[in-house]
Amino acid sequence: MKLGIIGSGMVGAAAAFACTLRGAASRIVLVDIDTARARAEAEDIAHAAPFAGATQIDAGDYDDLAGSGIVIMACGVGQKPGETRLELLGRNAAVFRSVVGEVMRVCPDAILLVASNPVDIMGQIAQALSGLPPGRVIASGTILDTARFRWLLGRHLGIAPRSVHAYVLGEHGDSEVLAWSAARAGSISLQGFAEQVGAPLTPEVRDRIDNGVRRAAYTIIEGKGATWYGIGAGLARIVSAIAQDEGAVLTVSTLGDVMGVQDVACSVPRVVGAQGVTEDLVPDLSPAEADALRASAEMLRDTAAAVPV
Ligand SMILES: NC(=O)C1=CN([C@@H]2O[C@H](COP(=O)(O)OP(=O)(O)OC[C@H]3O[C@@H](n4cnc5c(N)ncnc54)[C@H](O)[C@@H]3O)[C@@H](O)[C@H]2O)C=CC1
Ligand SMILES: CC(=O)C(=O)O
Repeated sequence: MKLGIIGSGMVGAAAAFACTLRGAASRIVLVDIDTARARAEAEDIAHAAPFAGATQIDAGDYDDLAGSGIVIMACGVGQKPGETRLELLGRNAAVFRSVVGEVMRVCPDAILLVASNPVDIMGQIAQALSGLPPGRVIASGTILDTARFRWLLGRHLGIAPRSVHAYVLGEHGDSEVLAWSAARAGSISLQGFAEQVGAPLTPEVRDRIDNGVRRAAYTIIEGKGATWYGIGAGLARIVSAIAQDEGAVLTVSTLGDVMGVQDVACSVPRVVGAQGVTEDLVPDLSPAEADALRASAEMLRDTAAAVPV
């Protein structure tokens, strides 16, 4: 499958690198307004390809995207230290207004995979600009937050993050909701397993993990200016799910109804395959988690409604 990536900064390049190592795409084309950057990233990543597989990677312009099955949108600006994702909205919406039409002109049948922040609303804007069905415009949503949650839980419990079944829901941002009540270690309740291994989930432990997930981007941006490895791997995971028609359950964001809030883009676990998103699987939540998810969805709906497309 051919993959286009718009924006070959840290996130676009990390996604290309992760897809190359994973063998998620046979061909990758990097497009950036900074053509020298796109060329340099493509060449650097191409030098990794012989160690991994047969991915062909090039820089190009919009016409070179023809035939792409998926186009990742990683263009625009990122947060400065202390800045929220929502503060990027005006600047990145302007970038999408100049880019999405160009992508659709060349590959009208591609699935759009949005990474630029604030990612939920940017996904909604991409859907409106492209006119694609909602399930074919997928924002990475809380796929990264879910990975952070599983990693921290796995460390606390002494088990592999992949054996922790836990989800972060709602906004990829400050209002996100850690679904503690639906979390499982293997097939048993998280709380039960935590007690079994003598690592109880006390209020202090929960607060530490909540903070570690919710504040991760702020902490990393403070230290190195941006985050890219986690989201690069997450985007490659979504590309694989689509390219191989996996029907994988991933927390991604797409336009739909969540907790009675209509036409909102935010994350719940969803089935992802060759047609994009086909089903939602909203877990059973405690009343407090359900209220927090509804509030997150309402905030995103209201913020998105104020942005002209
Ligand atoms: N969804 C997620 O979980 C995450 C999202 N992000 C977001 O991803 C976005 C990209 O972040 P970085 O790669 O770190 O930023 P970056 O500044 O390194 O790269 C952005 C690239 O977009 C390009 N660009 C800007 N306007 C363009 C246009 N009109 N056409 C084509 N290319 C254009 C720039 O030249 C630059 O190379 C940001 O909005 C950031 O907040 C970052 C980390 C995680
Ligand atoms: C920057 C960002 O959105 C993240 O690392 O979560």
